[in-house]
Amino acid sequence: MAAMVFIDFQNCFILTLLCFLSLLCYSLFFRKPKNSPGHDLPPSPPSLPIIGHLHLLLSTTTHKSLQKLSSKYGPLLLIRIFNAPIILVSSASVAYEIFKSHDVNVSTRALAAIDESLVFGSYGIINAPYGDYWKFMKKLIATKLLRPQSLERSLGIRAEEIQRFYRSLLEKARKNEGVEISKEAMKLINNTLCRMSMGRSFSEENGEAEKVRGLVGESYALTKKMFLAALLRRPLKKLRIPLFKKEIMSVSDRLDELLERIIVEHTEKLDEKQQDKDMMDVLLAAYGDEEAEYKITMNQIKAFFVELFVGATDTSVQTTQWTMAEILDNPNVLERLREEIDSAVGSSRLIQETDLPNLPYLQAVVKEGLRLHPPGPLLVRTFQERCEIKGYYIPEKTTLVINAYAVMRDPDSWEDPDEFKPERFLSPKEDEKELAFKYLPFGSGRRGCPGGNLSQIFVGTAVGVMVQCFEWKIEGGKVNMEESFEGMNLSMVHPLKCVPVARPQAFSFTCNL
Ligand code: HEM
Repeated sequence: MAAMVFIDFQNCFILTLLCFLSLLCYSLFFRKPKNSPGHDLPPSPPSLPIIGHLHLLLSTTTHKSLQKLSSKYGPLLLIRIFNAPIILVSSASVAYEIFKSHDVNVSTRALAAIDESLVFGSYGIINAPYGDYWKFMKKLIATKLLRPQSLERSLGIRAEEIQRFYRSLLEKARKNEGVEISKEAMKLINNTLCRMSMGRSFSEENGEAEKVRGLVGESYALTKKMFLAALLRRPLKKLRIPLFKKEIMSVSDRLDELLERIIVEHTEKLDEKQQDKDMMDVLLAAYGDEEAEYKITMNQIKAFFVELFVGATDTSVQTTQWTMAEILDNPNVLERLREEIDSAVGSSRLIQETDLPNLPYLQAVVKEGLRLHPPGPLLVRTFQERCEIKGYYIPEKTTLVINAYAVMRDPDSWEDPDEFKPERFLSPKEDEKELAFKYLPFGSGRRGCPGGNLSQIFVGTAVGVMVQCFEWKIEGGKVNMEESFEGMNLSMVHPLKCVPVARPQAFSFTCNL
């Protein structure tokens, strides 16, 4: 009898525990956000039971799935991943209202997936809340890397690297060998950015460069997992489950090891360098300075460089690849571009970045490449406080996703939105003010990309050299524009591979170098 009572008690206890756990899981993951009177949430399109709209996020073309959803249900929607709500914006007019009236409120991105990760964790600038650390870093990036005087100082580095890029392509042309445009552009841009920010590039000889490129690739592959882990972090925290922690930390630890070596190298030489300090020198000096305006930590320094390798390089690489793909797919654009370069630069020297202001069509071609193929098609932020947008109530701490891809292909804002027409940026109709909120490849507001000018230089000169010096035989005969958004940036499913054929004047440039 005593045994039966005990069993009943045990069953009862297990049943209660199961009920409690089910309730907890329901409230954490499955319960839909409720409207309260006078607080109408934006409309929510039909979703799948339990997972909500997770299937759209996991698609290889999330930006297009979300674009399709918004063209059917509207430009301001509430979607959800399990129980985590997301406000999805897909038109210029809603984006305009957000950046004009709520910019500070959305000036924080999201929670990091794993705080201690150097890849998009809590130490870096990408996920830094809008506060002192972010302001300190933003000022430093602007003054040491991106303002006109700093760009003037690093002009020599970029000139050397673009010449190296040209020589490498010429070598391939001589051997009649094919090149993968993104790989050549990656070497060019990664070396240039590393030399500009930390005084040296990664060595090709001892495999260091390859290792960095591999780690950067691994980081991209983790992007969607990181987004999901960040989105579900709050509910999962209660269950003490950090999603994908092992995978994320494995990449972070290997990047840490690599940076540790570079930091030791820099620290040893710090006292010798009186002038020409790069960003690494300035950050290390701030680290050692008790009186520094902001007391930076070693992990913040490392995370900054990781985000620079991962975030700033591939965006420019993908833009170079997409822009070249569009040029080769549109022979009339290629012809007009070549005419402009030949007439402004001549046939006796290689194009330089100082030529760019005299090449308006080339600038328009790069802008149009970015409009059709923004490397970061989805801009992610968080509403810190509750607010009202277009008459709808947005609760605090809700994730905001602006589909920049959809905004830049919105037929209400763009004529022939899916066509590659660089001329649209030459028209006086497209004045800067009007463009500000419908042209979003660099995001917008306080947290918009500060690297727009530098990336125009990278892409403009790389594309300029490829058009000025070579004809291109496309492998497979035709460009395949299929898109993939599996990693961090919008890339080509079939990377652009071509054989360069040197134009007659290209050979004479070697004598000038
Ligand atoms: C074609 C090249 C590039 C594209 C398309 C691009 C795009 C973007 C986008 C979409 C964002 C998020 C903006 C937002 O949330 O509103 C961003 C942020 C950022 N980008 Fe870029 N980027 C490029 C190149 C660069 C370069 C070359 C640098 C630096 C040298 C850079 C540094 C940054 C930084 C530091 C942030 C974070 C800003 C913050 O949180 O305040 N980017 N970029």
